[in-house]
Amino acid sequence: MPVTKFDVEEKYSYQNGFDSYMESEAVQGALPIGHNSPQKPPLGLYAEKLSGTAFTAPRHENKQTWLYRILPSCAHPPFVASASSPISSSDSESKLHYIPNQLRWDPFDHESTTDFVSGLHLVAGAGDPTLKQGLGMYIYSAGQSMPEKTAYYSADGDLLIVPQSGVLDIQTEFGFLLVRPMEICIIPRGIKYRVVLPEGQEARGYALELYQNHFILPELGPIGSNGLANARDFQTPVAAFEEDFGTTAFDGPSSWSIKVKFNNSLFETTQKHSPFDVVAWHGNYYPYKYDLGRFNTIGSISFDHPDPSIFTVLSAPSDKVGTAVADFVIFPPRWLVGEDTFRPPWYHRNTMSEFMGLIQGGYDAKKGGKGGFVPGGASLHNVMSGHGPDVDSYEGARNAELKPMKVGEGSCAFMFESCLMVGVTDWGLKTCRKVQAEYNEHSWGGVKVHWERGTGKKTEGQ
Ligand SMILES: O=C(O)Cc1cc(O)ccc1O
Ligand SMILES: [Fe+2]
Repeated sequence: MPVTKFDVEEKYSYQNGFDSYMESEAVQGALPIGHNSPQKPPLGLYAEKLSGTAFTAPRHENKQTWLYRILPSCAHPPFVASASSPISSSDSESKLHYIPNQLRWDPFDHESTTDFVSGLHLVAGAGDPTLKQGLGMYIYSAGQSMPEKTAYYSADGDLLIVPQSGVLDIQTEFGFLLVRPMEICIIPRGIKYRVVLPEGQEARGYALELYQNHFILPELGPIGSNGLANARDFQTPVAAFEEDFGTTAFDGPSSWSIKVKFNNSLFETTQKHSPFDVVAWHGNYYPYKYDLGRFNTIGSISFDHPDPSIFTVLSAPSDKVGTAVADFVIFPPRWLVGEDTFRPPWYHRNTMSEFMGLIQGGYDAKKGGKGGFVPGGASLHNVMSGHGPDVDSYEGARNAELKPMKVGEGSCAFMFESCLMVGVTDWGLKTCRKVQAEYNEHSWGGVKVHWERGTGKKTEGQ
């Protein structure tokens, strides 16, 4: 059978809402009415359940989707260990080193020969996918589309993708997602996808894999019923399918290579039918995207710099209320009006760990330029590792005239904040060759003493 070609308008249609119960059918009548698994599902489809939580998870946390597809997912030969990828290649590359040092990376290299999967590099992580606890933090750098007739899924967790450069055209079992820099997307555990780079542009960005729970919108507390990321701005694909199969599951005309990441090792199999054969689906477990430009930023209109939790887009809770395994936090353009206030982030040591990246522009607490914090680079301030503005940012803000001021125009930094101590991989520490050896000295070596010794005299430089 020929592979279906997609109409562009239909291909990038979306349904709106966060954690809503949705349904979509690419062919009218493909969704059974009033049943999930009728004796013979409509149009000769197979019904397949995909669960994202235990069957017995409480109703408000329960996540599952019913897929109506041409052939069931189980119809493939056994997986074998895959030889060829940074995430699988060696225990040493993904071994985690727990160190208290502040780390900053120059922009990671664009790679021309990799695709989204072979260009995924684990930089830091915590916990263990086999226990469904913890997370992994990645840089991806892809110069190629994933080859035709290939698909990938991760059994380890939900992947939050933060593109920094290059558009990702993602074909999923649920339909298509076009994700540009300044947008993010989430591909939940188990869902198969293929990443195409339109017009062969290179793509680079950041990703966070969540081994436990799922992302939710943060509580709004006294903010009220709207604000930060609003539920209606999250977008989910509509069903889109290909017809590529034989008369039985194992005798199709083409060979599809399916890769899976399972406990951070890659396995692969070859099947004779397209995995993108879902004609209809209904449920609340699906991939989605969000445009960061729609974030409703809130801040202080009196004094003092608030905690960055006010910039939380999505949060993955731990079992302890208010404590996240991962918060995804952004620093969008905003007005600063605080009176008698040191406006950039204060100096601090946190019980949470903070991995930061920069999608575009600059960041108000760190200078850019060579050796600074620049788009495509990153930093890590681990549990209780002191950090804060570099000397120039501090002196600038200390002496600034406190007029209302817009900061971050054209910029967007972000943070993966976690309650877990994260380890850094050999790839992150050595192989990537981007660690800035002079980070501490350049940032804080020149921090001045302003102490006045109670003499009433001002110190030099004031
Ligand atoms: O370290 C950082 O730059 C991130 C950060 C920003 C902020 O406004 C307050 C605290 C914080 O950790
Ligand atoms: Fe911080």
